Amino acid sequence: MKIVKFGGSSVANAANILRCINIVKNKKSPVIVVVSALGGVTDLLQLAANQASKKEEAYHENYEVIAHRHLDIVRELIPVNQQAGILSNVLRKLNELETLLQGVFYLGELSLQTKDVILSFGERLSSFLIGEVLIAQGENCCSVNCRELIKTNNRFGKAAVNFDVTNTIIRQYFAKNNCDYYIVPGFVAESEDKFITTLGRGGSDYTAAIIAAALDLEEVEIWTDVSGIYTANPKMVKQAQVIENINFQEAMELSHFGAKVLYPSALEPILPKNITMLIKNTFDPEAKGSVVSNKAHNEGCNPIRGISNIDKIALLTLEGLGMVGVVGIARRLFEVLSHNEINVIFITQASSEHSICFAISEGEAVKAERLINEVFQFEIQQGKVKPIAVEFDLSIVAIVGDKIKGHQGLSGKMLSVLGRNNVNICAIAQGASERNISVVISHKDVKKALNTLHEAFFEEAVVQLNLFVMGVGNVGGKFLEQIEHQYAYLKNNLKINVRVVGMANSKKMFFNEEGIDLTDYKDDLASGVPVSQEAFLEQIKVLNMRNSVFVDNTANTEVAMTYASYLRNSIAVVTCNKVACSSDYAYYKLLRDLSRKYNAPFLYETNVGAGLPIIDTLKNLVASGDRVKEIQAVLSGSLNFIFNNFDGKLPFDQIVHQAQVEGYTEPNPKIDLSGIDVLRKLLILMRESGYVVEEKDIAVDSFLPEACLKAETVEEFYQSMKDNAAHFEALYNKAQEQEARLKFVATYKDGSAKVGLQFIGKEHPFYNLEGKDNIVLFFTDRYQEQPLLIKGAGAGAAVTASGIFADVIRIGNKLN
Ligand SMILES: NC(=O)C1=CN([C@@H]2O[C@H](COP(=O)(O)OP(=O)(O)OC[C@H]3O[C@@H](n4cnc5c(N)ncnc54)[C@H](OP(=O)(O)O)[C@@H]3O)[C@@H](O)[C@H]2O)C=CC1
Ligand SMILES: N[C@@H](CC=O)C(=O)O
Repeated sequence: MKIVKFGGSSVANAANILRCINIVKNKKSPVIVVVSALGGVTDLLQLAANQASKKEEAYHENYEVIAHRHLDIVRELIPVNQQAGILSNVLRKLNELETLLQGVFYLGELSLQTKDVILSFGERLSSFLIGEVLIAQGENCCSVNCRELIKTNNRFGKAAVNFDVTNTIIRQYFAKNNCDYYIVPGFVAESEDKFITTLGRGGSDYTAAIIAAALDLEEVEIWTDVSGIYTANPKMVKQAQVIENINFQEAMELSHFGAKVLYPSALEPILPKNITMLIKNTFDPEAKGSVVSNKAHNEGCNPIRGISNIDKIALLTLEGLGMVGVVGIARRLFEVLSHNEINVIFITQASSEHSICFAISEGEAVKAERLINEVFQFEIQQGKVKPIAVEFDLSIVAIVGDKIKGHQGLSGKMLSVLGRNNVNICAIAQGASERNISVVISHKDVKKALNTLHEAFFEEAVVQLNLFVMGVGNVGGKFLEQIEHQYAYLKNNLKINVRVVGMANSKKMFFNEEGIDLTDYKDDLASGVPVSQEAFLEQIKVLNMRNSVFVDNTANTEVAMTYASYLRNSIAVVTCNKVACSSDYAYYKLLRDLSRKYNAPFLYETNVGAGLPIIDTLKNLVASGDRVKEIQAVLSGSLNFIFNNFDGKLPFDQIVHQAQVEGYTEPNPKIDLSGIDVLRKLLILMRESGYVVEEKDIAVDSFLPEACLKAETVEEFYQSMKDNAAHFEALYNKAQEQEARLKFVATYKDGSAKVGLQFIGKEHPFYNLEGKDNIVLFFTDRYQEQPLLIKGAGAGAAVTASGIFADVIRIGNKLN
């Protein structure tokens, strides 16, 4: 004999019922089939009953929906010539239900006893219909009256089973009947004084388990709408996997914490009898499912079996100095909750005994608050205890596994991954069984927390970075191209999964939670919504994704001023925009402090020397205790390119234009030619060396004529260079006369910093600096005679993009 149970979604409509029948008929008979009410019907019954008790006429509408759903199934699944008798039977039951609801409406009263009768109609109707469909298909099928089978006390709403009586009845019933299929309504039972009772949440699973245990069956199959017990809620965590084998204790912990696939009560009867429970998917019968048994052992090296969550939680804290050392406070607190049937889900008490903190379902919080304040009225008046504090909008997230016990470092890992992702923890508890570690967090963080924890405990190999890219021009565009090209390599070799979730230019912004297709992002961006810095940040906060990284590829000041807000939200910032690090020292310092405080990386390697590893090298020098005493550098790729290519033949403005077209200049080339870009870079190098300096501390010796410096637009700037062609020619000629080359040099020594054009002779190491190269020499305590030298391409979209990419990978590696 086999026993299978189908949940509400499995029998929600005619098509689903046929699936279930198909599954049942593929099994060797006899088969006991326990069924829930049609999906959603129990909720509708409950709603209609509540409405009726409040004298709300709307209960009629819900009753009508219930009636039609059942009558439709008769019409769809029973041949027309057999419908009459079945329809009249269903109508009789429906009339009975309607009369009861009417009674509740007139009396304006709904006792638990009446509610049980009303709710029982769900399973009584569904089981009757499914039995009739099988009979209509010619099967030898018995409709079992569950009230005769399961006997309980009369604790309406969640009756306790009298197993001695029930087991005997069940054994006798199945011994004397001889059907191929037995259709049993789940959830419904009967008290010894013959009143209808119900078995509480998950009652149909419980019915199946009671029968299986009474008959000593080997296995109970629970058919539902998911393929088993998952490592996390698959609706929240895409990467969640089915746990193929799990033991009862772990399954119980997971189900306590919201894995709604099975209910702990259902495990009680089968646990002592070593009966296995198989969870299967009605909509994917071929999927293996999960086997829950006493025998299942976690053979793998991962001590965590699953992560689960309960939403709609309120956290209540009773606090006061008057609680310390006083016996009976906890008893009084939990007694009042228990007397009022308020279920406590989570408790923690600090060893100081100064406060007790516990979580209950949100819907019961206001009632609990009132009751507790009444119980402690005297202590509250005396100032010994504060009125109970209630926090709403919370969830519990728990990691579960048998091997948590005795495995050090798991809670540390759990808390640190949550902390790294800005998930604030309101309370922590580790069950005495040491099978779970649970935290209470804000509901808005649940999805992020589940994904972060799942990544940390189940996908350790691959870390996902969610990028939000501001600026997709010259450098930004190349950056996206490189990500697209390297995506597979990063995933396979560095175990970093880089997804661009949001992007913007100066006009539009576009987001896709699943990751933007980078082969085709331009059309997506064009279809986006108007951009604003606030809206971009807000959307990132709403998405609230783990490992979020904001990448600034603009040259914009407004964008640079948003970094603090990102860091405060634990969102990492990677930028090639030099404005932030070269603005007021206070802002530069604030960003670095925020980065430390919120554990959010702030990386800007490309601020100096594009893709060259200058800042990182400097950071390492300083961190290892070296001291930078002198800097000599050529830090402008565009100026180096311009002076290397300007030979007096082509006009100067045309060479500048060529540098711009090649992607070496700033969006506004005046920033390069006026020396501001180099000033910014020197300022950043000095700050990174540990000097507290401002822009005004660096002297700029500009080689531009006054008219060029006054130009306000890019066009005016080009025109002014054209008008002053002779000025630039003269500079070139002077260099020729001195057999020198023009180099725009940045220097710092003995507290003095300056940038300006120099005539560099053949003997100087800068003389042969080709193309768009940069060079930087650091003279330090350790590099006294021979400076530390870094040299290479210092401008260009591709090298800059690769520098940004390197910063992003640094973040991924740190997380790995
Ligand atoms: N080129 C190089 O070699 C190096 C460049 N850098 C830095 O790279 C940065 C980008 O340079 P580059 O790519 O050449 O510049 P581009 O002008 O080509 O691109 C800038 C991008 O930023 C967008 N943008 C501008 N303002 C805003 C805003 N307020 N909000 C949103 N997006 C905005 C632009 O949008 P739209 O197209 O709509 O205007 C464009 O997508 C600069 O800060 C530069 O200093 C750093 C090292 C080397
Ligand atoms: N415009 C810059 C590019 C890098 O910062 C330069 O010319 O060096």
